[in-house]
Amino acid sequence: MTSGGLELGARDVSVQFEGLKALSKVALNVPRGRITGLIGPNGAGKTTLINVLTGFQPVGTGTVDLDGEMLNGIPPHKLRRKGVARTFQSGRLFRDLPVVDNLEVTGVGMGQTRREAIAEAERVMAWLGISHLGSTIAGALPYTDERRVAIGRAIMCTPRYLLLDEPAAGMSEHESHDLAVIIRRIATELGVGVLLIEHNIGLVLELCERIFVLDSGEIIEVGAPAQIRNSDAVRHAYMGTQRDEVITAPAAEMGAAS
Ligand SMILES: Nc1ncnc2c1ncn2[C@@H]1O[C@H](COP(=O)(O)OP(=O)(O)OP(=O)(O)O)[C@@H](O)[C@H]1O
Repeated sequence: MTSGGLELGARDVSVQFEGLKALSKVALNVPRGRITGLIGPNGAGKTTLINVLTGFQPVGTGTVDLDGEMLNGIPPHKLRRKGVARTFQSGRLFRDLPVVDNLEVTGVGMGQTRREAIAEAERVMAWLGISHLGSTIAGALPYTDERRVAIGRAIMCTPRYLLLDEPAAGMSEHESHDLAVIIRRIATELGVGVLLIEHNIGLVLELCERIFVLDSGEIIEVGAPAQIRNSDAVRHAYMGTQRDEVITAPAAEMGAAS
């Protein structure tokens, strides 16, 4: 439950799409400076919940709170200015622009002058170790670099909260490890509250202090990694889905195959 403290939270949030209950009385909170996980099988409602928390999807019933302030009905760009940033499953970069301009545009959109935004973009790129990509046209970036730039854009002007929608999708184990280091630094060095949505359950178990599990629009489990790893309800939710390469791997990692 949300406590009105320094956290981003959903309280009793329900969303319906033409009769389909995508979210049903969902409660979730993301504390500042910590990494919280959100997992669940395909179609569980994870992206819908991120969309609700970032203003891209109107709340049906229930409330969304940011550090004690109710956010319902606030559009995405205003939420971004209030410190709620996100990445998308698709990078959504300006593909014809160099990387540095992609970051600069965000800074200007947040109210910085061009000069301030360029300086901030350079600072963020250096912090992430991607300064060498600054003049590369975004559309020419390899997939994993594109993901890093998307994170760079999201941490322009240091948000209070960052919601990452499947940031490790398509990454190798080595690349996922590098990503894990960055996500941890965002929480510990910048004090950002991170919500990590991932099908790579190993990454979520490694990084997150607390994990929420969604299934068919309902939170079926909340707990520390050890609790999630040993949860019959979670195992059942994953085993009940169709076999595919993403779901079977985490089920095995959770001990289902052992
Ligand atoms: N705009 C929409 N209109 C109608 N139905 C939608 C819409 N967006 C999502 N849904 C449905 O809502 C349910 C939840 O979808 P959502 O994308 O939030 O799940 P998810 O957990 O993010 O899935 P995945 O892991 O596959 O990305 C699904 O049944 C989906 O088909």
